[in-house]
Amino acid sequence: MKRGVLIVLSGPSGVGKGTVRKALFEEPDIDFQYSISMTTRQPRAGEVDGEDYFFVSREEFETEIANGGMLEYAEYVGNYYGTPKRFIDQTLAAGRDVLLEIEVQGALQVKEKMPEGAYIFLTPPDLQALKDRLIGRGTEDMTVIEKRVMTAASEIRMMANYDYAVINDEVELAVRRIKDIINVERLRVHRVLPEYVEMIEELEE
Ligand SMILES: Nc1nc2c(ncn2[C@@H]2O[C@H](COP(=O)(O)OP(=O)(O)O)[C@@H](O)[C@H]2O)c(=O)[nH]1
Ligand SMILES: Nc1ncnc2c1ncn2[C@@H]1O[C@H](COP(=O)(O)OP(=O)(O)O)[C@@H](O)[C@H]1O
Repeated sequence: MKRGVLIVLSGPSGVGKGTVRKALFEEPDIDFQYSISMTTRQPRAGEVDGEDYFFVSREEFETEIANGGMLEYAEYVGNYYGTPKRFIDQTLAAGRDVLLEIEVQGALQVKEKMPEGAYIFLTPPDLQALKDRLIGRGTEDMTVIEKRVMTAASEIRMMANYDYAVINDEVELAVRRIKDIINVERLRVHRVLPEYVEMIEELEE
């Protein structure tokens, strides 16, 4: 049975991960799943529980961690963010590809456990553009924005641990680059060969 491809989209807060991921899933030919994260942060205006995030309390999140229910998690600017494990395991085992949109600490935890995934780092054209976007989004006050820009600078150094770097200059261009990466990743020999080995073994039985 073909195993799905784990696709991790990461990068500094404010670079446009959410925007690019939403645009990606609006494409007509998308045939992979999105991993909904769990967080303790409060929902923003327009965010829907069970769609944008599973919004939970710190106690609930820590219980999930204690029960081994998280594939990865991180504390980011005072809140927990994490990937529920069960959905990922079930989706990949069913041969479906799944995309995670997570920050860099979590992405590196996943890479430790699942190095066969495709790790994509979304990067801004430059740091000023990142700051402008965070200000433009208007979801944080300047103190938090300054914190996030400082975090972003150190996060950009982590690009070295990823397989691909996609510049988010224009959302449409970033979407096209990510789709190209996913199509190429599906052709990697280590993903295709096992199916043929299975066929040959069945023939030899
Ligand atoms: N490690 C980890 N990070 C996550 C997860 N979900 C979201 N994040 C990241 O947490 C950071 C903050 O997310 P959010 O509060 O939605 O702010 P925004 O990404 O700046 O809009 C972003 O970098 C997200 O990519 C997750 O499941 N695990
Ligand atoms: N290519 C882009 N050019 C200009 N602004 C962008 C671009 N991509 C995203 N943005 C804006 O930048 C802000 C941060 O985007 P968002 O998707 O919330 O980032 P992230 O999820 O990485 O924190 C939003 O206001 C969004 O509209």
